[in-house]
Amino acid sequence: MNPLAILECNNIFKSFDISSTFISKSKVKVHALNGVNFYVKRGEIVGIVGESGSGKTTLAKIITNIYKPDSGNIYFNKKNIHKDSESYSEYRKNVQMVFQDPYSSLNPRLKIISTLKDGIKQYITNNKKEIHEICKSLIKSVGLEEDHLYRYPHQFSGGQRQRISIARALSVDPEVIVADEPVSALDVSVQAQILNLFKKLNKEKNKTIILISHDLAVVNFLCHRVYVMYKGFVVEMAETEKLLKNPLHPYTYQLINSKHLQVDEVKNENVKSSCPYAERCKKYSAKCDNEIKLIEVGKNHFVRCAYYE
Ligand SMILES: Nc1ncnc2c1ncn2[C@@H]1O[C@H](COP(=O)(O)OP(=O)(O)OP(=O)(O)O)[C@@H](O)[C@H]1O
Repeated sequence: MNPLAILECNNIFKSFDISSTFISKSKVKVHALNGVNFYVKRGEIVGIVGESGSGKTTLAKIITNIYKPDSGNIYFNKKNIHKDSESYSEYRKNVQMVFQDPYSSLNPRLKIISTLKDGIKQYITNNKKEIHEICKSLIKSVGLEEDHLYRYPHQFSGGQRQRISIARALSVDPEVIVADEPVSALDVSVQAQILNLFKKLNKEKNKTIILISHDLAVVNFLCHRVYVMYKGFVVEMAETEKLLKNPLHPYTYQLINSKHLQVDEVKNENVKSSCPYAERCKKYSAKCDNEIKLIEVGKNHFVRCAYYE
C-alpha cells in the first residue's frame, strides 16, 4: 500500500457478460479491468486517461462502489471498505461522484434545494436551519446565487447544472470527488469555468479529485499525476509533466501524438504569452483576469484561451 494514499484500489478485476450475437443466448466475457492498481493522495488531482473502451468509467464506478469488482480490494484511509460497516460508511460519505451528463444526472422533479438536502440530512445534520444555511453556502461555493436553490433543473444551462451536480457531491463534505468526463458535454467556454471550479476546490478546500477524461489538454490543466489505461490495464502512471514530456509506453506516446499535443506550449500556464491570438482577441482583454481559462489544442496544433473568438 502507498503510505500517503487516501484511496487505493488493489488488483481490481471486472468483467461483464454480454450476448455474443443478437439472437444467441451464449455469453462472452468483456474484461473491462485486468488487475488495476490505483491510488490517490490526499489533496491530489489525479487523471485517468485512455481511449474509448479502455476501462476508465468502469474504474470510476468501482472506486465509487457503483460496480462491485470481481476481485480486488478498495482501501479508504488505509481501511478495507468492506471490512466493517463503519469503514464502509466512512468511505460512502467521503467519496462522491460527479457524472458526465449534467442533463440527466439531476432529478427533474426536485427543486435544487431538495436535491442538496438529501445528503446533508443523511450525513451532516437534521436541524432545518443548519441544513438551509449549508445549502446557501454550497450554492454560493459553486458560483450560483441563493435564489437558484428554489428552481428546477430545467431552468438552468448545462454549465449551471454541472455546478449544481458538483454542489450535490460537496453537500456531504467528501474528501474525494470522482468526476467522470465532467466537461465533455459542455461548450468550451463553460468547460473552462467548471475546470477552474475543480481547481479552486482543490486549492482552497483541499479536495482530492479523480478526473476521468479522454482529453489530455484538460488533464494537463488540472492533474498532478496521470494514469494511462489501455484495454483494461494501467499501462503507465507518472506526474503529468513527466508523462507528457517523456512518455514511456508506446500507447501513451501514441495518445499524446494523436491529440497533437505540444507539450511545451501546453505546460506554459501563462495564456497571454502562449495564446497566439491574444493581441487580436476582443473578448480576451474584457474577460481575462489573468487566471488561466481552458487551454485547447486545436487542429492547427496551437494553444489558445477559451475566450478567444
Ligand atoms: N455495463 C456494462 N455491460 C457490458 N459491458 C460493459 C459495461 N460497462 C462497460 N462495459 C465494457 O467494458 C469495457 C470498458 O468500458 P468503459 O465504459 O469502462 O470504458 P471507457 O474507457 O470509460 O470508455 P468511454 O471513454 O467510451 O466512456 C468496454 O469494452 C465496454 O463495452
